[in-house]
Amino acid sequence: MTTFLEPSSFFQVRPSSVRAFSTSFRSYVVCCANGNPSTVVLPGSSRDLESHERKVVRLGLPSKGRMADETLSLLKNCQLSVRQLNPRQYVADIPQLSNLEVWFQRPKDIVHKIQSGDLDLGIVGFDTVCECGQGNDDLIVVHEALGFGACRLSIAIPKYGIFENVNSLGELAKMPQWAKDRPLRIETGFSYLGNKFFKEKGFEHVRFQRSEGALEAYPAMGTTDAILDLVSSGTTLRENNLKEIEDGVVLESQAVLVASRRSLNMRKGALEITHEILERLEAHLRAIGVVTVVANMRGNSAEEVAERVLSQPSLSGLQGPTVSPVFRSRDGKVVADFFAIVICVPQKELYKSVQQLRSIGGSGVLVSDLTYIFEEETPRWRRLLSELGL
Ligand SMILES: Nc1ncnc2c1ncn2[C@@H]1O[C@H](COP(=O)(O)OP(=O)(O)OP(=O)(O)O)[C@@H](O)[C@H]1O
Ligand SMILES: O=P(O)(O)OC[C@H]1O[C@H](OP(=O)(O)OP(=O)(O)O)[C@H](O)[C@@H]1O
Ligand SMILES: [Mg+2]
Repeated sequence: MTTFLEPSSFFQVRPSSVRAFSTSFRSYVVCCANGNPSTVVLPGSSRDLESHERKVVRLGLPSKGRMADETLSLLKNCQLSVRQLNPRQYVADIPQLSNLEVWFQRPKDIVHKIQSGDLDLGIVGFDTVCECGQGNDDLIVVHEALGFGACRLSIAIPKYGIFENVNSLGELAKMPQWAKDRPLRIETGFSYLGNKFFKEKGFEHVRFQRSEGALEAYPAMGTTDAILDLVSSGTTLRENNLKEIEDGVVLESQAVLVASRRSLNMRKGALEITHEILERLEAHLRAIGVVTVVANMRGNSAEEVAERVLSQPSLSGLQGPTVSPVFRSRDGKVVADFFAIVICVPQKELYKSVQQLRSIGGSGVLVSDLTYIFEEETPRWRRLLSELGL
């Protein structure tokens, strides 16, 4: 008999050798109250009797919320599409990466589960890593700029009433209203970071009140003086008659790839998988906004053409131009009096680059989008190895 049970509902557990339908689930033979043996299937976790033996590497991705879709599309753009048969299924895989499971979780839970050893890697906002990680040394940010989810954790106060002329943190601190028995009340879901910030700033009379969502409504309700929340466009603050203040940004955030130091050091395959994910992420992110420009140019030698190209400030490319001879047949002879040059330029500088190419004799200019730029070695990989002491 096979049953799914909450961990609290079984008594005596003896791991059986059977591995259930996924490497993430294990079956156990349990002795029930009536003395009969029964098989139960439990997700593998740090509470799992065999968690240290877990062979498969686990990546946590946001199950819902504003980051979920962008995380999946980033991975897809890195040719790491997540295969999820049904949106309500919380375990999935990435066919390109064998030995990896994807677990969909809420962002906060991803950080908690990396710390507890239930996950090895995750993609979440930097704000969540800092708030839920609380400086835990086991958490390592492997890639700190995944290019989406940009926001800031910022203090905001009402535009009206006693705050009308208050526009900076210094002015907020100097307000005569705050006292030991009447502290500045700040509503936030980020009380760890808030406490740390205000302590560092030497703010004395402050009290954090914990709430999760729609905090912008609280000052008008009169239950708080200020809020500390994420801001990106500023629309929510504006619509609720609130304003940010000078020096009031606690943290700048965007999506990051985070890992457990312990997993990278101990779990077989975790470091290799992290390397591959990192390389693909970097190659894709580096290529965003960069285009390849190919042009033909008359010249006597590759060196002479290269010199002409390098004389122009917007044409140096990633590592200088590639110059190759274009062979043509003329009067029965093979000649190379034309050269093809290939450079990569930022999209924003494209038109300037084309003008500069023309000014030195370039013609037939072709422009195409770049998909990936793989460097010899990713700088973040070096940094990670050194952080791990490898
Ligand atoms: N306004 C915003 N603009 C850009 N990114 C944001 C914004 N608000 C939040 N984020 C980023 O998205 C992440 C997830 O936010 P989201 O609101 O989806 O989940 P959550 O509020 O942390 O989780 P839950 O709703 O499950 O409690 C945040 O941690 C932050 O990094
Ligand atoms: O500056 P803006 O672009 O207006 O964005 C800011 C809002 O976005 C986030 O909330 P979210 O939409 O995630 O809702 P939530 O409170 O349910 O998490 C954040 O908590 C702010 O309320
Ligand atoms: Mg939110």
